[in-house]
Amino acid sequence: MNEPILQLKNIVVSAMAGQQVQPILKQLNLTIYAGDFISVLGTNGAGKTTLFNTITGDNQPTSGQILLRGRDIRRESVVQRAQYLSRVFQDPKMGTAPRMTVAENLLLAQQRGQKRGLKLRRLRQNYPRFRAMAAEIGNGLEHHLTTPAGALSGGQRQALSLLMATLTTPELLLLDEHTAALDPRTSSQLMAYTQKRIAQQQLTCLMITHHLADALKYGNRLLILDQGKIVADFTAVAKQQLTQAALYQYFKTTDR
Ligand SMILES: Nc1ncnc2c1ncn2[C@@H]1O[C@H](COP(=O)(O)OP(=O)(O)OP(=O)(O)O)[C@@H](O)[C@H]1O
Repeated sequence: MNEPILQLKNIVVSAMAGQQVQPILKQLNLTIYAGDFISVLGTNGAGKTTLFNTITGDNQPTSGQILLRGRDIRRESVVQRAQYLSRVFQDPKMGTAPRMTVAENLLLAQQRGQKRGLKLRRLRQNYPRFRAMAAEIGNGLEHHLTTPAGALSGGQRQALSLLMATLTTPELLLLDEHTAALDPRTSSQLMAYTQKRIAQQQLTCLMITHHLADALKYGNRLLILDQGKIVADFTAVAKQQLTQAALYQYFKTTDR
């Protein structure tokens, strides 16, 4: 069997709701294996973002264990975990420095964990490589290496965020509805590139999405989160039998 990359064991996360402590993740257990590409579906408020925040260290569990390749990382800070975890957010404004050019953003991402500094010579040396990588996306990003990231289209900016998140191979890539703000065509294009990049870099990935079709089409596993618990974990084989109508039932039955 594949090596477990991340294990969440009996994770409980709580938050204050008025005067009361409310559990958000309830004794959640999840093992993610090397090479898994897992879609995460769930109703609004099911706990998907809280799950990601718990992995990145933005949320502290009240109990449970978080093991990365068997090492307990619960005491590691958000900054420490950012050395080996990458996250792409829904909002194209997050994840890239708007005043820096595309090439400068890429160079910074490439130097993750190393001494920083944007030397012009190093930037120029990397242009051909950055241009070739950007050209693989298929949305014209390769023509904008000297454009400030803030001036890119939403689709180009999300693609840049994804490229930056995967330049140095992370232990785990967290995609947090990374196509949700894009039009249908741009969203499909980015999903196709996402799959290609994951295969190319042999990444392990957890992807939150509300697109049932994407959850069915991409990845080897599909999780459904409901009220702080994983209520379904479909393997690649089980996924092949699934339909959008069958998945939709999970949303119907959990309407509150
Ligand atoms: N810091 C907090 N304080 C209080 N309640 C919180 C906090 N963070 C999350 N919650 C609550 O926990 C529940 C789960 O929130 P979460 O954002 O994880 O859901 P989600 O599945 O990501 O939803 P969506 O699909 O809408 O993004 C919600 O009821 C939310 O209001």
